[in-house]
Amino acid sequence: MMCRKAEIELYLSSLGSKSSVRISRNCNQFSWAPGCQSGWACSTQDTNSFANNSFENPVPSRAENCRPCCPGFFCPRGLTCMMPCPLGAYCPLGTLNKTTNLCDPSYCRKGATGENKCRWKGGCKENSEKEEIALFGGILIVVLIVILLLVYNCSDQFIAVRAKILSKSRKKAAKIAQESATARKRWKLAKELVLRHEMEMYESSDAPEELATSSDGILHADKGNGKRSKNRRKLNVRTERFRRAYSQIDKERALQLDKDKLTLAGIVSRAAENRPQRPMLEVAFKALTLSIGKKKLLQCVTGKLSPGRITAIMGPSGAGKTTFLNAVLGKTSGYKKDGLVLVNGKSGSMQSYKKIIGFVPQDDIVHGNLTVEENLWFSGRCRLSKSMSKADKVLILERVIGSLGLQEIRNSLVGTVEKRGISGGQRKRVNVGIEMVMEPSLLILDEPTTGLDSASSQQLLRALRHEASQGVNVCAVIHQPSMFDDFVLLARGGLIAYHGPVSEVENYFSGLGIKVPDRENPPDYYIDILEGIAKTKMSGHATPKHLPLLWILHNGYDVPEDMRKDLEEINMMHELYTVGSITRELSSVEQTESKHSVHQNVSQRNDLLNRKTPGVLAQYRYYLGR
Ligand SMILES: Nc1ncnc2c1ncn2[C@@H]1O[C@H](COP(=O)(O)OP(=O)(O)OP(=O)(O)O)[C@@H](O)[C@H]1O
Repeated sequence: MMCRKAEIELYLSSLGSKSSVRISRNCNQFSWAPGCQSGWACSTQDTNSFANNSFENPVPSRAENCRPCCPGFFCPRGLTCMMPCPLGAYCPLGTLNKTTNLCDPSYCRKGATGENKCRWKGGCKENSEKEEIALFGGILIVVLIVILLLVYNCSDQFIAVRAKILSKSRKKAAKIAQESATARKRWKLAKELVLRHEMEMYESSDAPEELATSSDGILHADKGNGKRSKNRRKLNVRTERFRRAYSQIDKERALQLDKDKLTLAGIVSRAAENRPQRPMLEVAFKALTLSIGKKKLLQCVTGKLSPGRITAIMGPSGAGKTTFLNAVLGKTSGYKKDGLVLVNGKSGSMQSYKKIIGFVPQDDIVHGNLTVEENLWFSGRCRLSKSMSKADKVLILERVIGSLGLQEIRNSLVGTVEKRGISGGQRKRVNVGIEMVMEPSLLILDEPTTGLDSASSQQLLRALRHEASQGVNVCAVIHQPSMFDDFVLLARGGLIAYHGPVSEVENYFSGLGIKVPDRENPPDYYIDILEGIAKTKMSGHATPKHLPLLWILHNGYDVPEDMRKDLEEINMMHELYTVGSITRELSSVEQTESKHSVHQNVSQRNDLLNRKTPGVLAQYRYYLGR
């Protein structure tokens, strides 16, 4: 029997209320009609007794002719008339279990439009809406754990196989690049000899052995060319990338050798031809003072760090070297800052140049569970421009590996505290490499050579020198100065005692009456003087504690308030010190604002910020996909 309007309204009103499950007068706990709720319908004895949808006018008792609800219809709980099933519901023909006198439900998940079978090993409890999948879930978890364990244990083998394939590609590429270089050399030699032969009209019988080799060389070169192009056709993309990188590095080396042999004019013309590609970054300071509370960490720092030069920062422990580097990096939040920092002659935040600034902190920044090459490759991929081709990135990586001497350990795991990897010195070089592969314009290093043996530190410094030759502005806190262009000597309290070319430092101090004894390393001696360890007699009434003030006077900078009384102490005239080329060099910070060669190279800040690096998600993908 179909539900009437009043019954439907009664049903609908009961849906929202908490007492939606009502005891049916027809199918209640006490007197079950031969059927069961939902899925069963009966007819009423007296159709006229039904009136309206209120409980005062009760729903008529339906206890006769009970039949299963037709398929596609349902009989709501509390009522035993039928309503059409809503769209998406599954309403099969109800079956009566004669023993229990209840309807046996078939298992239907919520929202299902058909009867579902229980999953394998799943449980379908009576009257339950949800399937029991605890056992199934448990088995699934065990299977997943086994798979993870297998992946974990086999990943080493997988990585080793991949490294083997890579190394094979590299060797093949190196061999081809080598063959190519040899063929080039032979061709050149042969050409020179043939020309010489023609000029001197040698008789063929007297032709020197060289010539024979030369014509041979041409043949070989031709043969080699044929073989190489045949080989090249077979190269896969990876090997081809390595081959390109190696032959480019080879050419650069040859160019460097030629350059070493060239005259000054030749060098200048070559330099003009090979203008560095990287944007240049000059950082200048004017009366920069950093303080925390009343404590001054840096005072009246004036000077500049120039592109293409290496600046060594030295000074006693606690003098403020790291603070100085932080100022260069623009990490000055939390400090009270006075004075100016100019980038390429313009005042602005250093943070906006961070994509082209490399920083090697004192502590390690390597991933211990990656190999040396993976560390460098990961850094390069994340920090070089997205638009740069993979082949160019490989070239940069190979250059850095070559210049830091990391070829031997490129496939070694860097290692962690638990799992030992490469040595401390090698780790340090990897740290530097990680910053070098992002092709920075300004490279800042905090004690990069600490803990390195002399050979390794020489190699590292050579790599830095090479970076500087590309126009990079290199600035490093260092304990053993060598191969540097500029020198910053900091005294306690973050005061500058000297900032200028290394070549002039001894002249400057000897002008103050400080003579470096034989067998003493000048910078170490100056630090000892600042520390009061070495005793020296200075000109006039000055003592080592006056060195920062003397530097200020020497350059004609404004003497800060708190140093005025020292001025009286030393009782010296300003003019005594305001001489020398360093003055011209360093007091011209303002000039950088108007004209400097850097401006010709890069005039717009936007040019420097053009580098679009991959986003965090892409970086994570690179990390996982190593
Ligand atoms: N955030 C800070 N809060 C308080 N004091 C600071 C802070 N940063 C630096 N200093 C202080 O400034 C001084 C210089 O510290 P900095 O680390 O720059 O010295 P350093 O020359 O690099 O020393 P070292 O050679 O030993 O590494 C120290 O006395 C240090 O305690």
